[in-house]
Amino acid sequence: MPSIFSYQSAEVDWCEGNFERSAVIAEYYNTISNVSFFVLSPALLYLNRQYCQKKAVPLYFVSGLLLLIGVFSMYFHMTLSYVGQLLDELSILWSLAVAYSFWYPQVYFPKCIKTRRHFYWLTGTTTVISTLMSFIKPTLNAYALNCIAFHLLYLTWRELKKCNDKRVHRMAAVMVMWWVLAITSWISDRWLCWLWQAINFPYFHSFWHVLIAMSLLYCCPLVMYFDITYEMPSFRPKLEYWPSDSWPIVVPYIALEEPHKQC
Ligand SMILES: CCCCCCCC/C=C\CCCCCCCC(=O)N[C@@H](CO)[C@H](O)/C=C/CCCCCCCCCCCCC
Ligand SMILES: [Ca+2]
Ligand SMILES: [Zn+2]
Repeated sequence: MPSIFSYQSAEVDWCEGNFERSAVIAEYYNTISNVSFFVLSPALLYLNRQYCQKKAVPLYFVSGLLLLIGVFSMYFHMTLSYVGQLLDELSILWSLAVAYSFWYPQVYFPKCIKTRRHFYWLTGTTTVISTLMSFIKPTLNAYALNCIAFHLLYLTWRELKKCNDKRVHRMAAVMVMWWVLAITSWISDRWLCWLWQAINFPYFHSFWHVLIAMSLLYCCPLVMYFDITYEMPSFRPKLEYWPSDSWPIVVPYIALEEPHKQC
């Protein structure tokens, strides 16, 4: 019986051919494309340093967990092992749980939850139960995790209805565009592999890694923007672009201004 650590013991095998470019790395491009998470994490910390000075713990935690996702995803695609697959999926689950615990707006808490401390317990318990259930059929975990993006889309839509800052609407639109490209790549790699193999281009999962990191580069500042409007009423969040507004390729970040005006 193969060990849960052994090469190719995972339930899934992505479209890219195995051991084609290296004798030790099963899926070469799927492994190296995780470098996007090693860029994403310090970029979020550096660009949003004003927010980080006021609320260090959430951003340090989420950035650290995004790095961990990159490490585990690299290990998974390098080995295609069962342990690699579970580490990859569980690190995503726990990162989402931590991000929700810190940033989920209090106005959307279920009626029975009165404080953020109670909400920590709710997310904690749900995540522990989901962790245990994730061992039943690991292949389904990725589909379940992808569904969480629909909840994030719903929340974004609810928040945008209350916000008339055009720059915030534009940032949300760009985030959705990256996510649509990302999820299309993920689904194509899973469902249309025969087609990509026929044309000798089985690299859509590595595009997914880069594209989902791009959408998170927009998603995190958006979430911080709403967090400031709700939880730091003495500040006004201002959406800026690095290196400057006029450049063709820009990265959004949040700056803080006083005093606060209603969004
Ligand atoms: C109030 C809530 C704030 C939420 C903030 C968001 C914090 C994000 C935390 C983690 C998401 C990281 C996802 C990266 C996955 C990379 C690893 C990977 O590719 N794994 C695959 C196998 O190698 C696996 O099949 C993928 C599983 C699906 C993961 C789905 C994650 C949903 C992420 C939602 C992000 C949405 C951004 C835009 C929303 C419209
Ligand atoms: Ca493969
Ligand atoms: Zn992957």
